[in-house]
Amino acid sequence: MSNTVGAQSRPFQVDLHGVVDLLSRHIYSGPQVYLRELIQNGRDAIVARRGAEGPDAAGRREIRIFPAGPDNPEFRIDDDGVGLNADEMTELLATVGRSSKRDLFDLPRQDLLGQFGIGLLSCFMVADEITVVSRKEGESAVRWVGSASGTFTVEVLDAVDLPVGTSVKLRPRADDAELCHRTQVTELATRYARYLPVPILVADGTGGFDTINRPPVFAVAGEERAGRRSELMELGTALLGARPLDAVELSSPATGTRGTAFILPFAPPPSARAAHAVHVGGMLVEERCQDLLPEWAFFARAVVDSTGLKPTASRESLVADESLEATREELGAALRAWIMRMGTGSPDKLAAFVAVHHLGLKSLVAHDDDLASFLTRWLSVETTAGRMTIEELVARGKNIRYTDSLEEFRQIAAIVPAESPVVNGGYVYDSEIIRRLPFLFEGTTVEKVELASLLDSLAVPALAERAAVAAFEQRAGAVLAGLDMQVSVRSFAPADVSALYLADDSVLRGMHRNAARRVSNTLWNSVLAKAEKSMDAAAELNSQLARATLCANWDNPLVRTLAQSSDEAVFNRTIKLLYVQSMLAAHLPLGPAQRSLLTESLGDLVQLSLNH
Ligand SMILES: Nc1ncnc2c1ncn2[C@@H]1O[C@H](COP(=O)(O)OP(=O)(O)OP(=O)(O)O)[C@@H](O)[C@H]1O
Repeated sequence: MSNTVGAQSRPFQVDLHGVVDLLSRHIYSGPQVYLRELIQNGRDAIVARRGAEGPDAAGRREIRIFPAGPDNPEFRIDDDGVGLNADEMTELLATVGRSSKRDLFDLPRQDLLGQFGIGLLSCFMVADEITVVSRKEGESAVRWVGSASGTFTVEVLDAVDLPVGTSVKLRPRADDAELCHRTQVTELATRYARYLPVPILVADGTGGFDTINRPPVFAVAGEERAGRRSELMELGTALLGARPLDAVELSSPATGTRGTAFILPFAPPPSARAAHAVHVGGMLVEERCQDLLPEWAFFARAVVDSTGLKPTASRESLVADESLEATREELGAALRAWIMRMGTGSPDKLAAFVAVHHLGLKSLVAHDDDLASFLTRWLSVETTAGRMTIEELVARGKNIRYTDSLEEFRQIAAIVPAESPVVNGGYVYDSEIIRRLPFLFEGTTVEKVELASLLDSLAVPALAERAAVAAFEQRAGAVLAGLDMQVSVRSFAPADVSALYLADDSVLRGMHRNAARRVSNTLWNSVLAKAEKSMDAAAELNSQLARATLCANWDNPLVRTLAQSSDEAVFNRTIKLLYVQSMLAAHLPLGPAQRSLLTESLGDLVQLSLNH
């Protein structure tokens, strides 16, 4: 569609009511932004004046705010900026979308915050009339009065002697009056503009002023930063509600972004979303920005100030453009470098970091090759030789053995030699991470420990003992037959382990289902029965260990003594006790049958010893 009619081009007609409605409903988050827009205009005008006057100009350039109050219906904001003349007022303040800060002030675009030419209109969200009085160096003062109805007047005030600068006055509507009162004005100015490099004073109502500016300590760099560490940590503590583990310097020279990432001293809940504070030119743009750091940096909250990131027209979020992407990458690189530095220079600090965030870090490493390559070595896993980092584990031996489940790990934990530990892969993400080790550490292989093959690999007692062993297996098997256990005898270290309880996953699932059945209702029981049927069929096919096995240790003195015992009563009770003891060692839950077995066997043994 063409917008030219005949040879003559005609201007668009703008309905101010419609524009203000659009601003308030769809662009700005609420009427409170009027103050941010006014402060920003004052700041741009001061920057422009400083630019024109040069760095040596005398005189303080500041923004003074006079809030409305119960006895004072008028809100006013003054700035010592460059000011406007009558022509500029007519053109700039009355034309929606006309922002000629660059042409007018002759400054590079990134030095100015305003750019869309709509900011002043936000004042119509709190007042029906805006009065701007301004004077430019060497020119007469001018008054512009704009009304929400869409009309405006400009008047030259020849006789009035005003300092250079601009003064904007509003009479807030009753509904929005609070937003222009001192408490809210101070709160909003602090939130939006405390880090602005221009003094902002709020009149306290008694002739004095409160200054709301704070030094942007989070953006301090180099040596000065080290000297202000305690201030920085204080800021982080206020932000997180707890003292950060560390404060990491962030910098992206390409977009003039500087700041700090505070490392969370607690694991954020899985539902929590990143919330980074972004300032542009000292002015708050976003308090809960999610795109500033890479998604993986869930453990950090950043506060930055930038000259090159671009706010959207609402000034409440950032444009998702290439600058933001490049910044995100650079800031991510700073966090990676921090992790590396901690790893080599402050292992204790890194250990504390990994301890707090281990689950989140593991979830990252399990799915992200890039992160895995630099983070994995610092993570720790549980092994049969105690908890250790992946780096320590790989240093111990190139063949990493692991179990897929916690139950399997507990069953074998007692007999694994310390020099070749087995990793417990039963915790979330651990077996995934272990399986990736060959891709991350050259020459590393991984091997899943299968219970059935473990049993096969345990030494069979010497040939000369076979008859005694077979007799033991048969007698003990008969004792435990009713418990669906089979008995095997092997020789293994350490000798003080009398017996191992070995069951594969299908057996364990069966045990858990039985436990569930005892406490559940009939409907659920029939579901379990069906599930059991199909699972058992599969287990039958797959498993070498169809039943759980009590693996007695022929090197254990108690087992040897027992094998020689002809007292069936003692043999019977002791085998039952070994069975319960092996279950306890494997951290398996005892059912009512095992509990009564334990009590009865102990009681009987005591009785037998008394009778002798
Ligand atoms: N305090 C002031 N001193 C000098 N000039 C001003 C002042 N306030 C506004 N202006 C002029 O009026 C123009 C329009 O201001 P307005 O706030 O509507 O938009 P902007 O600041 O340019 O852009 P944005 O919509 O992004 O805030 C500005 O471009 C500026 O030239």
